[in-house]
Amino acid sequence: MFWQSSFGTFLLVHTGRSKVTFIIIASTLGPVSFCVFVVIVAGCFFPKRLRRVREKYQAKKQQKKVGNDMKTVESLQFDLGTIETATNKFSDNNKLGEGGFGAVFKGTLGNGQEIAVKRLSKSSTQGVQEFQNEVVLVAKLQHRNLVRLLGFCLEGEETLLVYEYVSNKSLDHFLFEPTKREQLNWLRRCIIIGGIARGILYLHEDSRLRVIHRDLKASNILLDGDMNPKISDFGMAKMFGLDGQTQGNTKRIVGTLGYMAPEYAMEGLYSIKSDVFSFGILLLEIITGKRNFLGFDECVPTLLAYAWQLWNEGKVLELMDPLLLKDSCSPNEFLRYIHIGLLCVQEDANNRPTMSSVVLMLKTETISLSKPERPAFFTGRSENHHHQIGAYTCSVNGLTVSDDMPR
Ligand SMILES: Nc1ncnc2c1ncn2[C@@H]1O[C@H](COP(=O)(O)OP(=O)(O)OP(=O)(O)O)[C@@H](O)[C@H]1O
Repeated sequence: MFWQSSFGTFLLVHTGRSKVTFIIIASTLGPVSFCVFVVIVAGCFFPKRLRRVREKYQAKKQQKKVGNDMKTVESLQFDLGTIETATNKFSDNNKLGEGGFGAVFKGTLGNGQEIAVKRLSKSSTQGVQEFQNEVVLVAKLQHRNLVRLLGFCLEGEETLLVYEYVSNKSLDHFLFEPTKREQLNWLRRCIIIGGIARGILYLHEDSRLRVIHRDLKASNILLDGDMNPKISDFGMAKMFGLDGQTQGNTKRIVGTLGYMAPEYAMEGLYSIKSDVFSFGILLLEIITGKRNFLGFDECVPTLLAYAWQLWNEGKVLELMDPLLLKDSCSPNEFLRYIHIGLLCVQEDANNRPTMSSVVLMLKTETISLSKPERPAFFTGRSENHHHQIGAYTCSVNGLTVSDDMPR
């Protein structure tokens, strides 16, 4: 206890041996310098006691943190009745679509709020694990370019995730349908690309956790009422916040052919640079309006291979989406975007830029870009659209692939 008087600062220390035994230390120092002095002296004379006090303080802090996290999970819990009412008992009319983990339903809560409920399929043996990843991760992640997780429900047979409803469907609905693609002028496409890049940057570097998405693709980019992009589907993302690990090797490949970095598809190696690869493919698809995998011939089996060929021939402008020709897209801007895309898909992951560099490159036209090295090609296309990649069999119709998950 401190007592400051006109004679200086006094510290009364209870020694702990008796209720009435105090040491009185007086000082003419100011209170702050005096505290520093006392801590140093205490550290020299009572090191064990000081360590115990520090340990107690740290344990209390940790307990509080765990408590808060539990509270977050509890407060995210929805009861099944509420969800059933909101979705008309998961009626077909409310069904928005079906992904690898199960169907997604539109719902409206009692207060009028619109939601999207992902109903994890009952046959999905891995569902609970993915579910837990998603709840813990997404609940903590909040960014304007990420689909927000509002809650979850675990009741009986049901495992449900409740998301904010994003009204304009996914990017692939617009991008790969010529009539709808018309709505995406050059400026809108730049806004979408920039938003996706910032969303990934947040996952990689700016959030409390460090998250690698691992399944970035056009169908996992949802568009809100103003056509702003929101990245969805973090079920496959790993949480790295606790152990600081930022890359790994997994036997469990979760990703989509055409978007997967080769080191991930072939060896199960993933890192933030595998997300950068997928972003590069997405960027190329957005500005050309073409899918990476489908619609190319045997000589140039992918959009990526085609882009690289045209880049080297100095004819890459041929790749511009014809719908952009009558738009305000300048050839130089288009070339710059292709250039950034090619930097992201380089074969050697170390050569690929980080997402913070990508964001900078996208918004600063004056930054000079390095020469892209050869991209990673994946060309094992066959008639039935099935590929053998290392130990994993994958399908190539835009579906997600995995060696042990129902997809
Ligand atoms: N938050 C949401 N708001 C509105 N629609 C959504 C939302 N989440 C998903 N959807 C819709 O539900 C459909 C299925 O989504 P889901 O994420 O389960 O699968 P996917 O992304 O198409 O495939 P995959 O599971 O292979 O990634 C999507 O086409 C999307 O249009």
